[in-house]
Amino acid sequence: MLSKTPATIVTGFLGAGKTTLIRSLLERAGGRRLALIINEFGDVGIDGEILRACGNPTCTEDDVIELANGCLCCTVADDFVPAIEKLLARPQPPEHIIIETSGLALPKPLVQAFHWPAIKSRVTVDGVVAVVDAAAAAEGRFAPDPAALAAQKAESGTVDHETPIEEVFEDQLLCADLIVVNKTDLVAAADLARVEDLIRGALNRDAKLLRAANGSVDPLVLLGVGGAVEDDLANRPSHHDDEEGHDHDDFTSFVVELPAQPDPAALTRLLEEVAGVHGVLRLKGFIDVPGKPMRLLVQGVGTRIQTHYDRLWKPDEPRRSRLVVIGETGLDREAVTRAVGGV
Ligand SMILES: Nc1nc2c(ncn2[C@@H]2O[C@H](COP(=O)(O)OP(=O)(O)OP(=O)(O)O)[C@@H](O)[C@H]2O)c(=O)[nH]1
Repeated sequence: MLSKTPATIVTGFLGAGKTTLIRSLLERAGGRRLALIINEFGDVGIDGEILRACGNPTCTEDDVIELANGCLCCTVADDFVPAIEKLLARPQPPEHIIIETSGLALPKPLVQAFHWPAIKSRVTVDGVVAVVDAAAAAEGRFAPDPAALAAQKAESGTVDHETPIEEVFEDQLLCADLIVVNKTDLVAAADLARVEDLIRGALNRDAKLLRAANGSVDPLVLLGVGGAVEDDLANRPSHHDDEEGHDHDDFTSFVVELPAQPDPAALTRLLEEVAGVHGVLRLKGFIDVPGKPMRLLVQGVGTRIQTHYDRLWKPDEPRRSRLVVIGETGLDREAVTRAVGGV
């Protein structure tokens, strides 16, 4: 019998560092033939662009398949299974497949997809890796502080139900074999320990925790879990186990088209402010800075905005400035568009 091709699912909330981790992995793949399937929330395929721009010889155009704008687990038959089949049919099929889910995806239904007859006999899920933004977790973005919960209970006798963000975060942890506690450079040691306690408190079984900055994790550890996860779903509870499918009503995304930006520092300050005022969860896109031959990559996670020039504009490429904005449902599209100077 032919051995199955291993696949690793990389999950983690919006902006946790999944693409950064995969990029670091590609740089250290040691000649191993990897293929990537990337699924994003939002219309513009930014992650695929970032990975292609890394100029890594182990990562050619053909090695990256983008399944944009959709929930992978809901488009299994139409998108996901054909993507896997396409990879396996290549003259040089990949030795390992990496799947980056969107930051809002529930990983469990995706693992379930590996029971589809077309792929079950040929691919196995080696492991589910959950990336956690340690700084955001330390700020209490994914789980309320236990002390605050106790105070709430003492005062009102009840505790608020979990928010959609908390549910997604927990679902991702509960499905994981390996949890990468990322962005350790942004948190103090005591906060990091607190975040790890919070993660362990959410788990129902042993999962390995690894600390990382910029997603730098030993590829042998990341790709060598050896899990056959598709056969271990019973141990991975989800908030949505009792539901037929799931809805996508909790989060929203839209694209804002901007004029060219002569002053990136001013744009960064503006985006920080707008993200804070409107509760934007994630911002990403490319900006045209007049006079600069390179495009400016803008990355926002909460109110933390980072920019850098990632590659030259191609001669035939329109120099457009576009940002994908993601937030909870109710995020005021018009107000955000106006506030950032969108057209
Ligand atoms: N300081 C710091 N920044 C990081 C680290 N890892 C990632 N980032 C930054 O965090 C931002 C988001 O990183 P991504 O790798 O795009 O996150 P992601 O999980 O792929 O995001 P989505 O796909 O949108 O959910 C980028 O600006 C990264 O440069 C880290 O360890 N430390």
